[in-house]
Parts: sequence; C-alpha cells; structure tokens
Amino acid sequence: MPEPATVLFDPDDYSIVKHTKLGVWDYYTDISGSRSRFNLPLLSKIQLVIEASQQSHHVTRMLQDLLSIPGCRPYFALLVPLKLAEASVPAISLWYSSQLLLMVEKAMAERTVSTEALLWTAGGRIAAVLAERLLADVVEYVQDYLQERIERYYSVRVVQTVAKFDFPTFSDTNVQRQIENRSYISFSETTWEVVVSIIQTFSTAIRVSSQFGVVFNVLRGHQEAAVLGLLTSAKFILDALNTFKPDRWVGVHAYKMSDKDYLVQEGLKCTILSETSRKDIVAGGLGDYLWQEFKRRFESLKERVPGDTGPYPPGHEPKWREKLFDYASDPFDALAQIYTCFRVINSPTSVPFSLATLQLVNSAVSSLNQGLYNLGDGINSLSAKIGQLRDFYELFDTPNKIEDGTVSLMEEKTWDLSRGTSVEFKNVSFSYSGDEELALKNVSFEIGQGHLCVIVGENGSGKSTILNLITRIYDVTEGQILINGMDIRTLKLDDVRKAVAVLFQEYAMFSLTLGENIGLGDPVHANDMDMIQEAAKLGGADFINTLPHKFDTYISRPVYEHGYGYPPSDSVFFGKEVDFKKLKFNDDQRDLSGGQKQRIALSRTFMKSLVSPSSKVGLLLFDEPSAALDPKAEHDLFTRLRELRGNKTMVFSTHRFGKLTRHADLILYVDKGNIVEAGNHVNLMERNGEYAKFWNLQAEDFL
Ligand SMILES: Nc1ncnc2c1ncn2[C@@H]1O[C@H](COP(=O)(O)OP(=O)(O)OP(=O)(O)O)[C@@H](O)[C@H]1O
Repeated sequence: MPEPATVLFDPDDYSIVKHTKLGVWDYYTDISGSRSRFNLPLLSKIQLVIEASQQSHHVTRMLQDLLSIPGCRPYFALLVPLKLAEASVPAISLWYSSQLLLMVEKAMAERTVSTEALLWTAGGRIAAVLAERLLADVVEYVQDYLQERIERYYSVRVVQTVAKFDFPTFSDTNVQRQIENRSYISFSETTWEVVVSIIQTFSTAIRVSSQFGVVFNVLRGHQEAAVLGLLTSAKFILDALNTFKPDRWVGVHAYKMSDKDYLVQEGLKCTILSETSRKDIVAGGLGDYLWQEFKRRFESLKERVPGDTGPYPPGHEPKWREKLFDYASDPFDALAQIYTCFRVINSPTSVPFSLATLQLVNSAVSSLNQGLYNLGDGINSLSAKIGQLRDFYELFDTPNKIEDGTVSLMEEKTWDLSRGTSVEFKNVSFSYSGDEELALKNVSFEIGQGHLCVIVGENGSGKSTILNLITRIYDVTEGQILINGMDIRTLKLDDVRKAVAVLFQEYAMFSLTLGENIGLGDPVHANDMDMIQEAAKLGGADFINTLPHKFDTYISRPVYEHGYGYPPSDSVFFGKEVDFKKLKFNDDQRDLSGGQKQRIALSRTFMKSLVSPSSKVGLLLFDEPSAALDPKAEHDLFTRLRELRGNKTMVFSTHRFGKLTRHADLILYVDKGNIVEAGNHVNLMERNGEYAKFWNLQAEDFL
C-alpha cells in the first residue's frame, strides 16, 4: 500500500490550504492534492471506492471480529445468499412484468393469447412479488438478530478499551474527541452501520447489474425503444453529471473557532444547563443576566451561525446555479412522452412501438436509473462509514502512554511490608505535556521506610505533582523515582497500584451507591459489607447508617426514574390527575456535604490500605485529606492514622501546618517547583526560614 502523503495544514501557505470564512467558523481545506483528484463525474466515485479499499484492512479486521461473536457465523452465512436473492428478485419481477406487457401487446396485435403462457407468466409475477416480501422479512429477522449481538459485543469492547486507559492517554485531545464523537453515534451502532452499508452497496451493485440485463433485453433489437430508453434517462444523466462530482465532505479539512460571541454564547449555554453551576447561579443571582446575555449574543450571531448543527462545508457552486440547473433539467422528464407523441402524430401507421412498449421502457429504465442513483449514494455512505470504522479501530489500538514495567515489586526481596516503603526522588524534573514551564525542577529527596513526610508550600508550588509522579499518573520528564531502591518505571504497574494507596485532592465520587464507592477501595472485597462498614468507621463516615437508604444511597444516580411527563406529582395529563408520589422516584439519591464526601473518599482509601486482609499497601499518599473536615474530624483522623498505620510510609500534602508537621519525620517545603527546605519541625524552626515564617503566620492567626 502506498504511504499516505502528509498534509501540513499551514494556513499561510495558500498553495496547499484554502481558507474560507463559514459563518462563525474558519474553514481550511487541503488543496494540495486537488490537481491529482478526478473531478470527472462518476470517476469521483471510483476514487472513493479506491480510497475505501485502501482501508480494507479495517474492514477485514471488523469481519474477523464479527465472525468471532458466538452464534453469529450461521446467521452471516444465511445473510449473504439472502441478500443476493433479495437483490435479484426485483429484476425477476421486472422481467415477468415486461413479459406480461409484451403479451398484452401481442394480444392486441394478433387478437389471440396462449392461456398457458399467460398463467405461467402471471404466476411467476405474483411469486416474484411474494418472494420479495418474504425475503425482506427473513432478511429483517436475520439482521435484527445480528445487530443485537454485534451491538452488545462492541458495547463491552468499547467500555473495556476506555476503562484501561491511563490518565495522559485518556486526557489526550484526540482520544477525548473520539469518545465525544461516539457519544452521539454510539460505537456499536457504527460497526453495524458499516456491515449494513457494505451489504447494501454490494446488493445494490448486483441489483443494478441484473436490472441492466433486463433493460438490455427489452431494448435489444428495438432501435426506437433504445432511443426511448435514452430519452427516459435524459434527466437522470443530467442529474448524475451535476451530482456525481467530488463529494464536498470528502477530503482533508479543518474548522477553527475564534468568534468571541459564539464562544460566549456556547459557554453561557453550558453554564446554564450544568448542574454543577446551579448553586452559584442561584446564590449569585445570575439567572437573569445569563439568559439575557445569551439572548444578546444569540441575536447578534444570527447572521453568522450556519444553523444549529455546526459547520457545513461550502458548496462547490452558488445556490442560484443549482436552482437554475433544476429548472433547466426538470422538463427532460417529459422528453420520452413528447417524442412518442410526435412520432405517433407524424406517422400514425409506421410507429414501431406501442403504448405498452413505452410503459415497459419507462419502468425498466427508471428502475435502472434509481438503482444507479442508490449505488452512488451507497458508495458515498460506505466511504464515510469506513472512515468511522478506521477511527473506531484506532481507538482500540491506542497504546497507553505510561509504559508498564516488568519487575514484580511483590516478589522482590526488598519488599517487606512490615518495614514500609521508601521513596527517593533523584534529580526529578517534570513538565505537564506541552508545557514549556517545569512544574518540578531538579528535585531530590528521600523518604525512609515507615516515615511520615509532609509536603508544604503555596498554591501551585508542585505538591500534588510530586504525588502524581509517585503514583505514575505521569512519568518524570528527567531524573528517577525509586521505590524501595528500584526505578518505578521498571516495576509492574499493577504492583505499584497495589503498593500505593492515594487520596487525591480532587477525589471522585462515582455514580454508584455509597457502599460501592467505599468497596471499590479493594475490588476483591468490593461487596463485603462488614469490611465496608469497618472502612466507613475509620474514614469517619459512619453517618451513612443514619441515612434512610444507608449504604445504598446514591450521591448522583446514574439513571433517573420518571413518569409520563416530568412533574413528579399532582399534575394533570390527558384529563387525569396524576400523582407519582407512591413510586418514590429517585428516592435513594441524596446530596452530601463537602466534608461528608471527603469522609467517603477517605473510607475508600482505608478500605484499600487498612481494612482489606489482602492489602499490600506500604505507602499512603494524602493530598489535602482534611481540607473539608471540621477541626474535630481532622484531629480524629490524624489520631486514627497514627494509631493504625503501623510501619506504613505516609506522605501528606497540605497547607495546614500544626499537629501533622510536628509529628513528621520529614517536612519538604516546596516553592515554584523547587524543594527549598527539608528537615523535621525542630530543624526547620531553628533554621528560621520559609517554613518557620509560615508556621508563625498560622500560629498568629490563632492567637
Ligand atoms: N494537569 C496539569 N496540566 C498542566 N499544568 C498543570 C496541571 N496540574 C498542575 N499544573 C501546573 O503545575 C504547577 C504545580 O501544580 P500542583 O498542582 O502540583 O500544585 P500544588 O502545590 O499541589 O497546588 P495546590 O496547593 O493549589 O493544590 C502549577 O503551576 C500548575 O498550574
């Protein structure tokens, strides 16, 4: 296969990129290859077929996948002959119809007809009609069966693929775009559509060639009928010349958005519709302002937005020209009839064809034309679908950016849980991808086994980044991180995940019940209610037992229940008073306070590290674990942690000095990505540097 040429989208290079203003969008289209593209009618379709066939390895792969779905093979084996038969029946039907018309013609001329032949032909015609319906029903049954299985297969596969992405891969804009695109054309539907599109295009091709045979048969030997056929096709040929030009969607293009009004309008729309903004909108009294501002932008944009559906590539010619073409080409439909009229009026005795022939030619040629039109359409849709298929498989093949290591931490001699885990940063520098600026600059420190380390520093100084690197959410840009003396990148990721428990600053509340949220700390015991209760106790989340639905409560329900229409009760629908109260819609959902949510997240961390009997956790990381806790809860938490941690190593990132830093074996003071001070509380206070300054500042606040 030839290597595809690279297209560099340089908006300033007018020889390769054409820029058009499309409403609020800037539309860039690649014109570098346009000279080599076929611009002739029909040939553009061939170009599409060639391009689609270059992607055939994706189709082959898809077919292999489909055939591996249990129970699908026999149905596919059935579908192919059924589709072939379905495609040929219209031609057979057309043939019988033509035979009947010829019989009428003969009967009118000779005043005699063979009853037997008539019965056979009529029977054949009826059988063909019934066969057409029967085949359509059987095909529908087989297709429904296959569609259901294929959609189920791909639904699981997509979730499996996305579930395994690491953080940088998942956040990659390309992957995000694919996931977003697929939310409205579900992944699984795409594959089924490709299957349907391939089958449809092939069966249309067969249908067209068999119809072509029938038409050829009808026209053969009738010179005038051939002329009639040509005249019947005149409008179709003109339309084909007009529409069979390169598809405006085909080719490399890009859209860029820099219209401030449109950006504000869309931003306001998201804000107004989002649940997370609601409290701020209400409390800030922003409702009126937001909608009026939205309306103002919406109205000012009226002229510039090309519809609500987003950008649409510009047509190849102005609208008036297309309209003019329609007016000029429509009368061609009447050409065959007018020609016949003239022929009959001019020489009534020598007309070589009857009205029956006129009708026959008309229906045979029209159905051929329709077939050809469908074929062109099918090729268009097939090439688009194969493009989607390529995207689809590219997503499946996207490798994780964080590479797995090979050394098993659990089997190493250095791994001794009873002594905790050591962590060492050796000249570590790190920048978030694409960022020139370093979030950590040549950082070195060592946390001993079983030690308590507290990282302090201002907002944005790099505290969370250190924790992100220890958990391999990201990899270092330069330098090395050692866990128990081994480079973290050489260790199996699964083992690192087992050895380290982390509570992020922005922890997640999953759309699952509170019990499930906590249980996921240890997937092996995710449904063990005794352990979940125990973890909740340690995390200070025993308030759950006072909730009406206890551990079955949802913070955000993944599926909302609703009755006919939205109002939940006391509404009138179709003249009936409707009261849904007894159904208790979404009764198990309830929002929690910030501190309560933090306790749930803490409980999840404890489920993994302290409660699970199979816990291999030697290192606990907490990013601001008490930010939302009241002072008593904070005090209780740290006391519990000190009592329970045994020899596990603990690292905290925090702004709050106090009890925690007093007990720390190591305090790291981070400033703008550098470790500017390191030592214990006494050392750092004696040093009277940054740490001491902040300690005194906080102490002053309490005096
Ligand atoms: N995902 C990210 N992409 C790009 N830059 C980031 C990202 N996360 C953090 N940064 C940048 O890295 C630097 C360090 O951020 P970090 O989150 O480590 O600070 P922090 O000390 O934990 O701050 P805070 O106390 O506010 O939590 C900051 O300049 C921040 O803007």
